[in-house]
Amino acid sequence: MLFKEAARIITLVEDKKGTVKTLIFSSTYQNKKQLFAVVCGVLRYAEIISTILERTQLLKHEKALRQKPSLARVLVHEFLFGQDQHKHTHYQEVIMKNKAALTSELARLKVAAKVSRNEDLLSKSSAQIRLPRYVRVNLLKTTVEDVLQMFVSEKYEEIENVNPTYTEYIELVRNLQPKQFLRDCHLPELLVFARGTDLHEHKLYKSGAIILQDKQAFLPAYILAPPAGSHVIDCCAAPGNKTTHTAAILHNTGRVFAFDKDGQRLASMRKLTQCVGASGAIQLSHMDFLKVDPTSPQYSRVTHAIVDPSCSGSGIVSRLNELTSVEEPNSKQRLKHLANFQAMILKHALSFPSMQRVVYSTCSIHAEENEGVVKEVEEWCGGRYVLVEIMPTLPGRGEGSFTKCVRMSPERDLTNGFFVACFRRTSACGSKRPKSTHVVAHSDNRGDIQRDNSCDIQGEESAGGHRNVPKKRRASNIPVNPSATKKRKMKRKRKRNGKSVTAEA
Ligand SMILES: C[S@@+](CC[C@H](N)C(=O)[O-])C[C@H]1O[C@@H](n2cnc3c(N)ncnc32)[C@H](O)[C@@H]1O
Repeated sequence: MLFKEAARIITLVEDKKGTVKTLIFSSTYQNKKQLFAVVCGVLRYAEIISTILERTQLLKHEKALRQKPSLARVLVHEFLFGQDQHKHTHYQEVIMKNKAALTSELARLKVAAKVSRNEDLLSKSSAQIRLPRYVRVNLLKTTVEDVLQMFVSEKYEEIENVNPTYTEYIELVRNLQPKQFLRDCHLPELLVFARGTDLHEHKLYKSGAIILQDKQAFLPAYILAPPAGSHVIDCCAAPGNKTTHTAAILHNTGRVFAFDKDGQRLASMRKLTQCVGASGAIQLSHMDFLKVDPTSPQYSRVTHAIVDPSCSGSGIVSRLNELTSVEEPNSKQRLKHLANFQAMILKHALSFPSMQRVVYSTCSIHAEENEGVVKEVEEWCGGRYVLVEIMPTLPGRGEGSFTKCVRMSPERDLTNGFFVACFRRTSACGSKRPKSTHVVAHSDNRGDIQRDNSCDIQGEESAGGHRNVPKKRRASNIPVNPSATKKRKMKRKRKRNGKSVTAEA
């Protein structure tokens, strides 16, 4: 049943009928983790398995597999690279009959590639799937010290990491052995374990005390650094990694308004926020962020925003990404479409009357979705927001003149490919200051973040409307929020007619 189900899912994925995750999620096969491991394994080794099938002519010789190429690939993968679980299936005979041919073709491939391990046969990009295991300590539930103590009591060894340079730090991470870990050089609550460390069954993970996510996912909230008590929006929030991290930085003070237009993703986000103890400060809304009215009174204190919109995902280190995407490949047309959408979301976030600081991120490597969007939005801002130089000690900078932004890469930073930019409001904006004093969320003795929240204007106050909207936006034909514009027009018309209007979200 496992192999047949894995084969069915692989066929559907390759026919672009769904992604690995959604298909496994909707499968009736109970052990999803086991199914996921088999499907991903086959997709990872897809090219090598195809070569071996071609050379051994297995599909031609074996009648039982002739009409079942996906099943054949699953079986070959299981025999050569997996757990060899055929022993318990009726396919064992077919595999055993071809055992010699299969193993000798694999050996030939390794000799030709001058490698001794199966893994080294994988192309550079697919081998890089194996990033270190990043573990964020959830400060809403526990402390870093308690988590360290627990791991040490389980015979994990902490590697000393005292003020290393970035290159030294990366080397330490690269050389981590099983059961070793170190503290991340940026985020104080982030621990880094050797690649392949699986903590999904660990009680700290199950209780929500630790969160397993790649490092780049934690950068936006870390860079945003909202002071305690802030009101923050997360424009495209599900499945909620950045929202819950923001709530942890705020220590559940203030408010995080989280929007997502995908109901299913929002439902799993709801579970996550409860599991990690962050639901108190988070208000989830199932809606298109572009339809949120920035002038609604409930958002009048929103000073910070995370903008992490849908993107091409081209930075995610996995061949699975190409194989599992139901979208068309990253054509110029698609990138243009994505960039337009991303710019609209970012502009909309910048339109909130009291906004001070906005972090924009993508897991894309394409300049169109990164520097291209930032350039367009910076011009649109007309000086009312400027880019903040973030994490200056990181070597990966934005392309061209966008060196204030950060680019993370698997080779250099041992993370997925990622882009982050941070905008702050300038004195030209005439807005409110955040009410609470700025509390630095993380101490960073390397001076790695310029927490430049200094919007020095105190004077001009505006609760919204055009006074607060960048000039260029007025001239722009981009429909930043068509429904809000319509409402404002109606409001003005009704005022003229002497009727009162209540603002709504
Ligand atoms: C890259 S994911 C966000 C990941 C999330 N920030 C996290 O860290 O867990 C992009 C999300 O944007 C949502 N989305 C796309 N268009 C949207 C829109 N117009 N309004 C709100 N959410 C949107 C998608 O449903 C998807 O969940």
